[in-house]
Amino acid sequence: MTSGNEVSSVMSNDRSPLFRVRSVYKTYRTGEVVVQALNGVDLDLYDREFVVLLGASGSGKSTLLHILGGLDRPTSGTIQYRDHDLANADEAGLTLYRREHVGFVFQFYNLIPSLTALENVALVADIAEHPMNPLDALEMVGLSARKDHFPAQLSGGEQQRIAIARAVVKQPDILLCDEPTGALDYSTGRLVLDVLQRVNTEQGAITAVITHNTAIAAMADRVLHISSGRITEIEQHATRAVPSELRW
Ligand SMILES: Nc1ncnc2c1ncn2[C@@H]1O[C@H](COP(=O)(O)OP(=O)(O)OP(=O)(O)O)[C@@H](O)[C@H]1O
Repeated sequence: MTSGNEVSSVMSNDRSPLFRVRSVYKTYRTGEVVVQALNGVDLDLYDREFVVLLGASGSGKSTLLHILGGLDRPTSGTIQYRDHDLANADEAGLTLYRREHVGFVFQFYNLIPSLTALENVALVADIAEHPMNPLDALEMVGLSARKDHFPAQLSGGEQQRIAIARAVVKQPDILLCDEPTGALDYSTGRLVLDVLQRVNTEQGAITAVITHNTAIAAMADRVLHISSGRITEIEQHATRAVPSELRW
């Protein structure tokens, strides 16, 4: 584990990172009020990694996730995904990047209520470059039998698993999850984590999960502790826990 000034989120090893984030700052200005949401972030992310982001409310976790996912741009600094310059891309470039490479899972599932589970997933497959079969994506989250159900006919955990199927059907290179179990009870949360872990292992997407639940950190290859817009500590795990081992 490293901490304080020694922190290195840029690992020295022989693998080349897929993401290189350097000196990233993000400032929000609303009228007279200025908020420094990110305050100098350096980070490398590697193929197939599972990372968990921990930090107090307002520490900058979602801002960092949004910037990695091309939902927002930094105020200064650089962010490179393979040969994509995400800090300087225009809206069309970011849209294309998101469509081709990024899967998002949020705390609230954002499914389209008038579409069935299968239709919600197929909608994304239709515009993806190398999609899976939508039914296979539902199978992956254990819900192919519920393909014709509408979101209102599914439990919260089932809706979240549909949202995960929707995120992974395009076979993203990075899967970004903001409090994916925040609205779920213990056993349903563990089911959802199980799906995320399987997707990470089977599809190989870099998986980044924001949570307030410190127990989930045991699933990660690396845990990034964020405080006041900076990465202040990194834990590196030699082995990853499986969700059935987690207790909270
Ligand atoms: N669009 C915005 N306009 C102005 N301020 C913002 C905006 N988005 C975020 N902020 C501010 O930036 C800071 C970091 O917010 P962020 O959402 O990244 O934190 P977080 O660590 O994800 O918090 P939480 O755990 O509560 O979701 C906060 O002070 C927040 O109020």
